[in-house]
Amino acid sequence: MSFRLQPPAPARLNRCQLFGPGSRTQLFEKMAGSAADVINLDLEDSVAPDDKEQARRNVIQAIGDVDWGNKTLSVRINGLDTPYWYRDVVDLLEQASDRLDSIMIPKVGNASDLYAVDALVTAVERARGRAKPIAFEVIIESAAGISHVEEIAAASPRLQAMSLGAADFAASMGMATTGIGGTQENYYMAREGQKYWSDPWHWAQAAIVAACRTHGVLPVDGPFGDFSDAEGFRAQALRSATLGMVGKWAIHPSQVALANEIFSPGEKAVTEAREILAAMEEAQRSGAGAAVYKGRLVDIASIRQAQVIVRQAELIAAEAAH
Ligand SMILES: CC(C)(COP(=O)(O)OP(=O)(O)OC[C@H]1O[C@@H](n2cnc3c(N)ncnc32)[C@H](O)[C@@H]1OP(=O)(O)O)[C@@H](O)C(=O)NCCC(=O)NCCSC(=O)C[C@H](O)C(=O)O
Ligand SMILES: [Mg+2]
Repeated sequence: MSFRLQPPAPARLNRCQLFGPGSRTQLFEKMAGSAADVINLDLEDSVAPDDKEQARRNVIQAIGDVDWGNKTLSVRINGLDTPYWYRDVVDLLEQASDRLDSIMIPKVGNASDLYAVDALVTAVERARGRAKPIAFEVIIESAAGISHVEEIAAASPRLQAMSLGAADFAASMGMATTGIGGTQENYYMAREGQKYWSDPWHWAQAAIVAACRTHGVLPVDGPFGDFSDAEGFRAQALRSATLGMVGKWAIHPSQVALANEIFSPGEKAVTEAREILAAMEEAQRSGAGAAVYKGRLVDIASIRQAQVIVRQAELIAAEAAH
């Protein structure tokens, strides 16, 4: 471990972020009634240019009017390369109720993007005496974003979560696909007449996880476009969870239960993690730094691994008891 300790990420559930366009007001109550941990009301790419202003008004009203329970409530603003974003920020902070938890900044390319939004948010919060500071989440979805991922993760104390946006990322990178996440037909190794599919999102996800973990930010997997392909969603989400991501977006309600299931450790994993902690406690009592658990080595690093699973299980239990 470096002299500088790894800061913890925010202790809240982020297994599923359910998106809905700010222009489709009839979805808002359904989103609020869903089992997603985070709701993202969208002002960006799911809203047509002619609907931007009405969508902004809809979202501001719904933040106060709809009962969002104890979900994290976030609004995705428009990108900094558009004429809409500053008005999104100012109107949300001046007019929406304090129920708003977070704003999501799309297509961030470097730390200065967050600096700019932070400066504007801070000025409005001070002017209005807003009691609850707004958190940020960002989407890494461009070549610039992934190239500067570490400085972005460090850019603002408001930053709580970072997602990979597979669609814009693929476009910005010039990837030969129109698929949003998941297996890509042409990304394979060949050996003895067999194809072995590989994961083109892996390196970007790993870079995001490393940057997030360095700076105490939650790493999240973004959208999986084919919402009729539950098996594909499951495989993608399992890979993301294995890499250290804490959750995944849902762009359709059918994806919420899948995400919640995959990013909640199963009973067997939690039992094993608790048994490893108990085995290590026993070992340490007798002065040993390692032990054998079910025929395999566990040591002090295993305590940290087991704690990741137990902490997530405890967050879920606390949420269920709420
Ligand atoms: C994808 C959709 C356009 C599909 O909508 P629809 O045709 O209405 O779906 P269904 O008929 O299958 O809906 C079944 C019922 O579920 C309700 N519904 C639909 N969508 C939602 C939702 N998002 N939240 C809650 N409830 C929802 C319907 O009303 C039906 O209800 P009922 O009639 O009572 O049975 C639509 O799902 C949609 O708009 N999804 C969100 C799209 C979005 O927000 N996209 C932006 C995020 S992805 C992105 O931006 C890419 C990223 O940035 C990147 O670069 O990678
Ligand atoms: Mg995008």
